[in-house]
Amino acid sequence: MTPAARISAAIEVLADIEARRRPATDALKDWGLSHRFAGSKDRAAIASLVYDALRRKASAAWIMGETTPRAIVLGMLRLQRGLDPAAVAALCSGERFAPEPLTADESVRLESADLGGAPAAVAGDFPDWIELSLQRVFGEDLISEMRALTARAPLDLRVNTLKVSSREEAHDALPHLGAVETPLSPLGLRIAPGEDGRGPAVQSEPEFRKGWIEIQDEGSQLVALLAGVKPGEQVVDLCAGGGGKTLALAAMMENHGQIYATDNDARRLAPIHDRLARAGVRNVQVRTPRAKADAVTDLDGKIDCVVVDAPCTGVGTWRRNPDAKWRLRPGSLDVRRKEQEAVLDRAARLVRPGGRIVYITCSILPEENDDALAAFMERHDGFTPLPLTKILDASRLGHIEKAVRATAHGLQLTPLRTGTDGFYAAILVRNP
Ligand SMILES: C[S@@+](CC[C@H](N)C(=O)[O-])C[C@H]1O[C@@H](n2cnc3c(N)ncnc32)[C@H](O)[C@@H]1O
Repeated sequence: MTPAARISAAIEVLADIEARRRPATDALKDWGLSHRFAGSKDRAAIASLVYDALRRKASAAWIMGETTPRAIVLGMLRLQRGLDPAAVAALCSGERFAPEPLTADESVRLESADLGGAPAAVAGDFPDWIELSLQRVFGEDLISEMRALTARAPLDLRVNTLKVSSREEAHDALPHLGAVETPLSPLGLRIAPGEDGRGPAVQSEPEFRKGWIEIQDEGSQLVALLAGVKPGEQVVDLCAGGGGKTLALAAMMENHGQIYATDNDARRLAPIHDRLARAGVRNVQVRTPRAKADAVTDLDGKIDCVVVDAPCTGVGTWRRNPDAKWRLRPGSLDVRRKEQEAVLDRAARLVRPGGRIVYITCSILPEENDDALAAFMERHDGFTPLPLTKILDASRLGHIEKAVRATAHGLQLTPLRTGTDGFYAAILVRNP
Protein backbone atom coordinates (compact mmCIF):
# COMPACT_ATOMS: atom_id res chain seq x y z
CA MET A 1 0.00 0.00 0.00
CA THR A 2 1.16 3.54 -0.65
CA PRO A 3 1.57 5.95 2.30
CA ALA A 4 -1.50 7.83 0.98
CA ALA A 5 -3.59 4.64 0.89
CA ARG A 6 -2.59 3.90 4.48
CA ILE A 7 -3.88 7.33 5.47
CA SER A 8 -7.21 6.66 3.78
CA ALA A 9 -7.38 3.37 5.67
CA ALA A 10 -6.63 5.11 8.98
CA ILE A 11 -9.46 7.57 8.34
CA GLU A 12 -11.78 4.64 7.62
CA VAL A 13 -10.80 2.82 10.82
CA LEU A 14 -11.18 5.97 12.89
CA ALA A 15 -14.66 6.49 11.43
CA ASP A 16 -15.55 2.92 12.45
CA ILE A 17 -14.26 3.50 16.01
CA GLU A 18 -16.33 6.68 16.30
CA ALA A 19 -19.49 5.38 14.65
CA ARG A 20 -19.66 2.11 16.56
CA ARG A 21 -17.97 3.34 19.76
CA ARG A 22 -15.73 0.33 19.73
CA PRO A 23 -12.15 -0.28 20.89
CA ALA A 24 -9.43 0.56 18.36
CA THR A 25 -8.03 -2.98 18.50
CA ASP A 26 -11.38 -4.43 17.37
CA ALA A 27 -11.79 -1.91 14.53
CA LEU A 28 -8.22 -2.52 13.33
CA LYS A 29 -8.67 -6.29 13.45
CA ASP A 30 -11.87 -6.09 11.39
CA TRP A 31 -10.23 -3.81 8.87
CA GLY A 32 -7.39 -6.33 8.46
CA LEU A 33 -9.85 -9.19 7.97
CA SER A 34 -11.78 -7.36 5.27
CA HIS A 35 -8.62 -6.13 3.46
CA ARG A 36 -6.56 -9.26 3.21
CA PHE A 37 -4.28 -7.77 0.56
CA ALA A 38 -2.75 -5.55 3.25
CA GLY A 39 0.52 -6.97 4.60
CA SER A 40 1.72 -6.89 8.19
CA LYS A 41 3.75 -3.72 7.57
CA ASP A 42 0.68 -1.99 6.16
CA ARG A 43 -1.44 -3.05 9.10
CA ALA A 44 1.20 -1.87 11.58
CA ALA A 45 1.52 1.48 9.81
CA ILE A 46 -2.26 1.96 9.78
CA ALA A 47 -2.51 1.04 13.48
CA SER A 48 0.23 3.53 14.25
CA LEU A 49 -1.63 6.29 12.36
CA VAL A 50 -4.87 5.46 14.18
CA TYR A 51 -3.21 5.47 17.60
CA ASP A 52 -1.42 8.73 16.85
CA ALA A 53 -4.78 10.23 15.80
CA LEU A 54 -6.29 9.09 19.10
CA ARG A 55 -3.35 10.63 21.00
CA ARG A 56 -4.10 14.03 19.50
CA LYS A 57 -7.81 13.70 18.83
CA ALA A 58 -8.88 16.91 20.60
CA SER A 59 -6.03 19.18 19.48
CA ALA A 60 -6.08 17.89 15.90
CA ALA A 61 -9.82 18.57 15.67
CA TRP A 62 -9.28 22.02 17.15
CA ILE A 63 -6.71 23.16 14.60
CA MET A 64 -8.83 21.80 11.75
CA GLY A 65 -12.08 23.31 13.11
CA GLU A 66 -13.91 19.99 12.67
CA THR A 67 -14.26 16.69 14.51
CA THR A 68 -14.49 14.39 11.47
CA PRO A 69 -12.11 11.41 11.24
CA ARG A 70 -10.48 13.07 8.20
CA ALA A 71 -9.88 16.31 10.12
CA ILE A 72 -8.42 14.42 13.07
CA VAL A 73 -6.02 12.43 10.89
CA LEU A 74 -4.91 15.50 8.92
CA GLY A 75 -4.44 17.53 12.11
CA MET A 76 -2.50 14.66 13.65
CA LEU A 77 -0.12 14.49 10.66
CA ARG A 78 0.70 18.12 11.33
CA LEU A 79 0.82 18.09 15.15
CA GLN A 80 2.11 14.63 15.97
CA ARG A 81 4.08 13.62 12.89
CA GLY A 82 5.36 17.15 12.18
CA LEU A 83 4.45 17.06 8.45
CA ASP A 84 4.34 20.47 6.83
CA PRO A 85 1.19 21.44 4.87
CA ALA A 86 2.85 20.71 1.51
CA ALA A 87 3.69 17.18 2.63
CA VAL A 88 0.10 16.62 3.80
CA ALA A 89 -1.18 18.03 0.48
CA ALA A 90 1.08 15.65 -1.45
CA LEU A 91 -0.45 12.69 0.39
CA CYS A 92 -3.97 13.94 -0.29
CA SER A 93 -3.77 13.78 -4.08
CA GLY A 94 -7.27 12.38 -4.62
CA GLU A 95 -5.71 9.72 -6.84
CA ARG A 96 -6.64 6.06 -6.50
CA PHE A 97 -6.86 5.11 -2.76
CA ALA A 98 -5.48 8.50 -1.65
CA PRO A 99 -7.59 10.92 0.43
CA GLU A 100 -9.38 13.74 -1.41
CA PRO A 101 -7.29 16.87 -2.09
CA LEU A 102 -7.14 19.47 0.68
CA THR A 103 -9.77 22.20 0.62
CA ALA A 104 -8.60 25.80 0.78
CA ASP A 105 -9.75 25.99 4.40
CA GLU A 106 -7.85 22.80 5.33
CA SER A 107 -4.67 24.21 3.76
CA VAL A 108 -4.97 27.45 5.72
CA ARG A 109 -5.66 25.61 8.95
CA LEU A 110 -2.74 23.22 8.49
CA GLU A 111 -0.52 26.22 7.78
CA SER A 112 -1.36 28.01 11.02
CA ALA A 113 -1.87 24.86 13.19
CA ASP A 114 -3.06 27.25 15.83
CA LEU A 115 -3.76 26.00 19.34
CA GLY A 116 -3.88 29.54 20.72
CA GLY A 117 -6.92 30.03 22.94
CA ALA A 118 -7.61 26.27 23.11
CA PRO A 119 -8.91 25.07 26.47
CA ALA A 120 -6.45 23.02 28.55
CA ALA A 121 -8.30 19.78 27.81
CA VAL A 122 -7.86 20.42 24.07
CA ALA A 123 -4.25 21.61 24.21
CA GLY A 124 -3.37 18.65 26.47
CA ASP A 125 -5.66 16.12 24.74
CA PHE A 126 -7.62 14.73 27.67
CA PRO A 127 -11.33 14.45 28.64
CA ASP A 128 -12.38 17.77 30.14
CA TRP A 129 -14.10 16.27 33.20
CA ILE A 130 -10.70 15.35 34.74
CA GLU A 131 -9.21 18.81 34.31
CA LEU A 132 -9.75 19.95 37.91
CA SER A 133 -8.24 16.73 39.27
CA LEU A 134 -5.18 17.03 37.05
CA GLN A 135 -4.85 20.70 37.89
CA ARG A 136 -4.55 19.74 41.56
CA VAL A 137 -1.51 17.58 40.80
CA PHE A 138 0.20 19.48 38.02
CA GLY A 139 -0.77 23.14 38.55
CA GLU A 140 0.81 25.29 35.86
CA ASP A 141 2.54 22.26 34.32
CA LEU A 142 -0.83 20.75 33.39
CA ILE A 143 -0.57 21.12 29.62
CA SER A 144 3.09 20.17 29.32
CA GLU A 145 2.54 17.13 31.54
CA MET A 146 -0.48 16.00 29.54
CA ARG A 147 1.22 16.63 26.23
CA ALA A 148 4.09 14.39 27.31
CA LEU A 149 1.46 11.71 27.91
CA THR A 150 0.49 11.91 24.22
CA ALA A 151 3.94 10.80 23.03
CA ARG A 152 4.72 7.24 22.01
CA ALA A 153 6.31 5.15 24.73
CA PRO A 154 9.58 3.27 24.35
CA LEU A 155 9.86 -0.46 25.03
CA ASP A 156 11.56 -0.95 28.39
CA LEU A 157 13.11 -4.16 29.65
CA ARG A 158 14.05 -5.13 33.20
CA VAL A 159 17.16 -7.22 33.58
CA ASN A 160 16.51 -10.17 35.86
CA THR A 161 19.34 -10.35 38.40
CA LEU A 162 18.29 -13.88 39.38
CA LYS A 163 19.58 -14.98 35.97
CA VAL A 164 22.27 -12.48 34.96
CA SER A 165 24.89 -10.80 37.07
CA SER A 166 24.53 -7.32 35.61
CA ARG A 167 22.57 -5.11 33.26
CA GLU A 168 25.69 -4.90 31.04
CA GLU A 169 25.72 -8.67 30.56
CA ALA A 170 22.14 -8.64 29.22
CA HIS A 171 22.82 -5.55 27.15
CA ASP A 172 25.91 -7.08 25.56
CA ALA A 173 24.06 -10.29 24.74
CA LEU A 174 21.44 -8.36 22.74
CA PRO A 175 23.38 -5.79 20.66
CA HIS A 176 20.96 -6.12 17.72
CA LEU A 177 18.11 -4.64 19.78
CA GLY A 178 19.90 -1.28 19.91
CA ALA A 179 18.90 -0.85 23.57
CA VAL A 180 20.36 1.80 25.85
CA GLU A 181 20.45 1.86 29.64
CA THR A 182 17.45 3.56 31.26
CA PRO A 183 18.49 6.70 33.14
CA LEU A 184 16.69 6.07 36.45
CA SER A 185 16.23 2.35 37.03
CA PRO A 186 19.56 0.53 37.54
CA LEU A 187 18.01 -2.56 35.95
CA GLY A 188 16.44 -1.08 32.83
CA LEU A 189 17.21 -1.24 29.12
CA ARG A 190 15.28 0.90 26.66
CA ILE A 191 14.43 0.43 23.00
CA ALA A 192 13.15 3.55 21.22
CA PRO A 193 9.73 3.30 19.57
CA GLY A 194 9.94 2.28 15.91
CA GLU A 195 8.84 4.51 13.02
CA ASP A 196 5.77 2.38 12.42
CA GLY A 197 5.09 1.99 16.13
CA ARG A 198 6.30 -1.59 16.15
CA GLY A 199 9.03 -2.79 18.50
CA PRO A 200 11.32 -5.78 18.06
CA ALA A 201 9.92 -9.22 18.86
CA VAL A 202 11.66 -9.38 22.23
CA GLN A 203 9.66 -12.41 23.34
CA SER A 204 11.27 -14.47 20.59
CA GLU A 205 14.80 -13.77 21.81
CA PRO A 206 16.54 -16.77 23.42
CA GLU A 207 17.57 -14.49 26.30
CA PHE A 208 13.91 -13.68 26.94
CA ARG A 209 12.98 -17.34 26.96
CA LYS A 210 15.86 -18.01 29.39
CA GLY A 211 14.41 -15.39 31.76
CA TRP A 212 17.22 -12.86 31.49
CA ILE A 213 14.86 -10.02 30.68
CA GLU A 214 11.25 -9.01 31.28
CA ILE A 215 9.21 -6.37 29.49
CA GLN A 216 8.48 -3.73 32.13
CA ASP A 217 8.19 0.04 31.91
CA GLU A 218 10.95 1.85 33.79
CA GLY A 219 8.28 3.45 36.02
CA SER A 220 6.99 0.02 37.00
CA GLN A 221 10.56 -1.07 37.76
CA LEU A 222 11.07 2.00 39.95
CA VAL A 223 7.89 1.58 42.01
CA ALA A 224 8.80 -2.08 42.61
CA LEU A 225 12.27 -0.96 43.78
CA LEU A 226 10.64 1.68 46.02
CA ALA A 227 8.92 -1.12 47.95
CA GLY A 228 12.40 -1.74 49.40
CA VAL A 229 11.77 -5.44 50.05
CA LYS A 230 14.75 -7.35 51.42
CA PRO A 231 15.90 -10.97 51.43
CA GLY A 232 14.23 -12.79 54.32
CA GLU A 233 11.10 -10.66 54.52
CA GLN A 234 7.52 -11.92 54.48
CA VAL A 235 5.74 -10.12 51.63
CA VAL A 236 2.21 -10.27 50.24
CA ASP A 237 1.63 -9.08 46.68
CA LEU A 238 -2.10 -8.58 47.09
CA CYS A 239 -2.94 -7.56 43.52
CA ALA A 240 -0.36 -9.69 41.76
CA GLY A 241 -2.22 -10.05 38.45
CA GLY A 242 0.11 -11.49 35.82
CA GLY A 243 3.05 -11.01 38.18
CA GLY A 244 5.01 -8.07 36.76
CA LYS A 245 5.76 -6.66 40.21
CA THR A 246 6.06 -10.09 41.84
CA LEU A 247 8.97 -11.00 39.57
CA ALA A 248 10.75 -7.75 40.33
CA LEU A 249 10.22 -8.19 44.09
CA ALA A 250 11.53 -11.76 44.00
CA ALA A 251 14.72 -10.60 42.27
CA MET A 252 15.19 -7.88 44.93
CA MET A 253 14.84 -10.55 47.63
CA GLU A 254 17.39 -12.76 45.84
CA ASN A 255 14.96 -15.67 46.25
CA HIS A 256 15.17 -15.49 50.09
CA GLY A 257 12.17 -14.96 52.35
CA GLN A 258 8.65 -15.44 51.08
CA ILE A 259 6.31 -13.70 48.71
CA TYR A 260 2.65 -14.69 48.72
CA ALA A 261 1.17 -13.65 45.39
CA THR A 262 -2.59 -13.42 45.13
CA ASP A 263 -5.34 -11.59 43.26
CA ASN A 264 -9.09 -11.76 43.51
CA ASP A 265 -9.26 -12.70 39.83
CA ALA A 266 -7.87 -16.21 39.31
CA ARG A 267 -7.75 -15.74 35.52
CA ARG A 268 -5.50 -12.73 35.77
CA LEU A 269 -3.21 -14.63 38.11
CA ALA A 270 -2.90 -17.70 35.90
CA PRO A 271 0.05 -16.59 33.68
CA ILE A 272 2.19 -15.99 36.77
CA HIS A 273 3.18 -19.66 37.04
CA ASP A 274 5.01 -19.80 33.70
CA ARG A 275 6.59 -16.42 34.26
CA LEU A 276 7.94 -17.40 37.69
CA ALA A 277 9.43 -20.58 36.26
CA ARG A 278 11.06 -18.79 33.35
CA ALA A 279 12.53 -16.13 35.64
CA GLY A 280 14.04 -18.69 38.04
CA VAL A 281 11.94 -17.48 40.99
CA ARG A 282 11.78 -19.90 43.93
CA ASN A 283 10.39 -17.85 46.82
CA VAL A 284 6.87 -17.16 45.60
CA GLN A 285 3.81 -19.04 46.80
CA VAL A 286 0.90 -18.35 44.48
CA ARG A 287 -2.37 -18.24 46.41
CA THR A 288 -5.17 -18.66 43.88
CA PRO A 289 -8.59 -17.70 45.29
CA ARG A 290 -11.17 -20.49 45.28
CA ALA A 291 -14.72 -19.35 44.56
CA LYS A 292 -13.88 -15.79 45.59
CA ALA A 293 -12.68 -16.87 49.06
CA ASP A 294 -9.85 -14.82 50.55
CA ALA A 295 -6.67 -16.83 49.98
CA VAL A 296 -4.44 -15.20 52.59
CA THR A 297 -6.47 -15.10 55.84
CA ASP A 298 -3.85 -17.22 57.63
CA LEU A 299 -1.32 -14.41 57.13
CA ASP A 300 -3.24 -11.67 58.93
CA GLY A 301 -1.01 -9.57 61.18
CA LYS A 302 2.16 -11.40 60.11
CA ILE A 303 3.40 -9.58 57.02
CA ASP A 304 6.39 -7.22 56.82
CA CYS A 305 5.38 -5.64 53.52
CA VAL A 306 2.03 -5.74 51.72
CA VAL A 307 2.32 -4.54 48.13
CA VAL A 308 -0.95 -3.13 46.80
CA ASP A 309 -0.54 -2.62 43.05
CA ALA A 310 -4.07 -1.35 42.99
CA PRO A 311 -6.71 -1.66 40.27
CA CYS A 312 -6.94 1.84 38.76
CA THR A 313 -8.07 3.77 35.69
CA GLY A 314 -4.63 3.42 34.08
CA VAL A 315 -4.55 7.09 33.13
CA GLY A 316 -0.76 7.00 33.59
CA THR A 317 -0.43 4.50 30.75
CA TRP A 318 -2.20 6.53 28.08
CA ARG A 319 1.05 6.71 26.06
CA ARG A 320 0.64 2.97 25.45
CA ASN A 321 -3.13 2.92 25.32
CA PRO A 322 -4.38 6.22 23.85
CA ASP A 323 -7.75 4.68 22.99
CA ALA A 324 -8.55 4.32 26.70
CA LYS A 325 -8.53 8.03 27.43
CA TRP A 326 -11.58 8.85 25.37
CA ARG A 327 -13.48 5.96 26.88
CA LEU A 328 -12.78 6.89 30.52
CA ARG A 329 -16.01 7.78 32.36
CA PRO A 330 -16.68 9.17 35.86
CA GLY A 331 -18.46 5.91 36.66
CA SER A 332 -15.35 3.83 36.01
CA LEU A 333 -13.30 6.09 38.28
CA ASP A 334 -15.92 5.53 41.02
CA VAL A 335 -15.71 1.76 40.57
CA ARG A 336 -11.92 1.80 40.80
CA ARG A 337 -12.05 3.96 43.93
CA LYS A 338 -14.28 1.42 45.68
CA GLU A 339 -11.90 -1.38 44.68
CA GLN A 340 -8.96 0.64 46.00
CA GLU A 341 -10.76 1.09 49.31
CA ALA A 342 -11.36 -2.67 49.52
CA VAL A 343 -7.75 -3.68 48.76
CA LEU A 344 -6.32 -1.12 51.16
CA ASP A 345 -8.62 -2.30 53.95
CA ARG A 346 -7.58 -5.89 53.23
CA ALA A 347 -3.90 -4.89 53.32
CA ALA A 348 -4.38 -3.23 56.72
CA ARG A 349 -5.30 -6.56 58.29
CA LEU A 350 -2.32 -8.37 56.80
CA VAL A 351 0.48 -6.05 57.87
CA ARG A 352 2.21 -6.65 61.21
CA PRO A 353 2.86 -3.81 63.68
CA GLY A 354 5.95 -1.97 62.37
CA GLY A 355 5.37 -3.36 58.87
CA ARG A 356 4.36 -1.38 55.79
CA ILE A 357 1.83 -1.13 52.99
CA VAL A 358 3.27 -0.10 49.63
CA TYR A 359 0.49 1.47 47.59
CA ILE A 360 1.01 1.73 43.82
CA THR A 361 -1.15 2.86 40.92
CA CYS A 362 -0.47 3.58 37.26
CA SER A 363 -2.61 6.70 37.56
CA ILE A 364 -2.04 10.42 37.86
CA LEU A 365 -5.50 11.19 39.25
CA PRO A 366 -5.33 12.31 42.90
CA GLU A 367 -8.63 10.58 43.68
CA GLU A 368 -6.87 7.23 43.22
CA ASN A 369 -3.64 8.27 44.88
CA ASP A 370 -3.25 10.74 47.75
CA ASP A 371 -7.02 10.99 48.29
CA ALA A 372 -7.37 7.20 48.52
CA LEU A 373 -4.65 7.13 51.19
CA ALA A 374 -6.07 10.11 53.07
CA ALA A 375 -9.44 8.32 53.23
CA PHE A 376 -7.70 5.11 54.33
CA MET A 377 -5.97 6.92 57.18
CA GLU A 378 -9.34 8.37 58.23
CA ARG A 379 -10.72 4.84 58.42
CA HIS A 380 -7.67 3.28 60.12
CA ASP A 381 -5.70 4.66 63.03
CA GLY A 382 -2.04 3.83 63.38
CA PHE A 383 -0.65 4.24 59.85
CA THR A 384 1.89 6.94 58.95
CA PRO A 385 3.13 7.84 55.44
CA LEU A 386 6.88 7.44 55.07
CA PRO A 387 8.52 10.74 54.02
CA LEU A 388 9.86 10.88 50.47
CA THR A 389 13.54 11.08 51.44
CA LYS A 390 13.16 7.98 53.62
CA ILE A 391 11.41 6.05 50.84
CA LEU A 392 14.20 6.94 48.41
CA ASP A 393 17.04 6.31 50.86
CA ALA A 394 15.66 2.91 51.84
CA SER A 395 15.50 1.85 48.21
CA ARG A 396 18.81 3.48 47.18
CA LEU A 397 16.98 5.66 44.69
CA GLY A 398 18.06 9.05 46.06
CA HIS A 399 19.10 10.00 42.52
CA ILE A 400 15.48 10.20 41.38
CA GLU A 401 14.45 12.75 44.02
CA LYS A 402 14.75 15.78 41.72
CA ALA A 403 12.89 14.07 38.90
CA VAL A 404 9.85 12.82 40.82
CA ARG A 405 6.93 14.99 41.85
CA ALA A 406 6.45 14.87 45.62
CA THR A 407 2.79 14.63 46.64
CA ALA A 408 1.06 14.90 50.04
CA HIS A 409 1.62 11.23 50.92
CA GLY A 410 3.86 9.79 48.24
CA LEU A 411 5.40 10.47 44.86
CA GLN A 412 4.35 10.71 41.26
CA LEU A 413 6.31 9.62 38.18
CA THR A 414 5.24 11.07 34.82
CA PRO A 415 6.43 10.98 31.19
CA LEU A 416 7.46 14.63 31.47
CA ARG A 417 9.37 14.36 34.74
CA THR A 418 10.79 10.84 34.67
CA GLY A 419 10.29 9.70 31.07
CA THR A 420 8.18 6.80 32.37
CA ASP A 421 4.51 5.92 32.50
CA GLY A 422 2.57 7.87 35.12
CA PHE A 423 3.00 5.83 38.31
CA TYR A 424 2.16 6.81 41.88
CA ALA A 425 3.73 5.17 44.92
CA ALA A 426 3.47 5.71 48.66
CA ILE A 427 4.43 3.75 51.77
CA LEU A 428 2.27 3.63 54.90
CA VAL A 429 4.01 2.30 58.00
CA ARG A 430 1.88 0.59 60.63
CA ASN A 431 2.86 2.00 63.98
CA PRO A 432 4.72 -0.59 66.13
C1 LIG B 1 -2.76 -3.06 38.32
S1 LIG B 1 -3.35 -4.63 38.21
C2 LIG B 1 -2.01 -5.60 38.84
C3 LIG B 1 -0.80 -5.69 37.95
C4 LIG B 1 0.26 -6.62 38.48
N1 LIG B 1 0.62 -6.35 39.85
C5 LIG B 1 1.53 -6.54 37.65
O1 LIG B 1 2.50 -5.88 38.03
O2 LIG B 1 1.55 -7.19 36.59
C6 LIG B 1 -4.49 -4.71 39.55
C7 LIG B 1 -5.01 -6.08 39.94
O3 LIG B 1 -5.81 -5.94 41.10
C8 LIG B 1 -6.74 -7.02 41.10
N2 LIG B 1 -7.79 -6.73 42.09
C9 LIG B 1 -8.86 -5.91 42.00
N3 LIG B 1 -9.56 -5.91 43.15
C10 LIG B 1 -8.93 -6.75 44.00
C11 LIG B 1 -9.16 -7.20 45.33
N4 LIG B 1 -10.20 -6.77 46.04
N5 LIG B 1 -8.28 -8.07 45.89
C12 LIG B 1 -7.22 -8.51 45.18
N6 LIG B 1 -6.94 -8.12 43.89
C13 LIG B 1 -7.78 -7.26 43.33
C14 LIG B 1 -7.18 -7.08 39.65
O4 LIG B 1 -7.70 -8.36 39.35
C15 LIG B 1 -5.87 -6.79 38.90
O5 LIG B 1 -5.23 -7.98 38.52
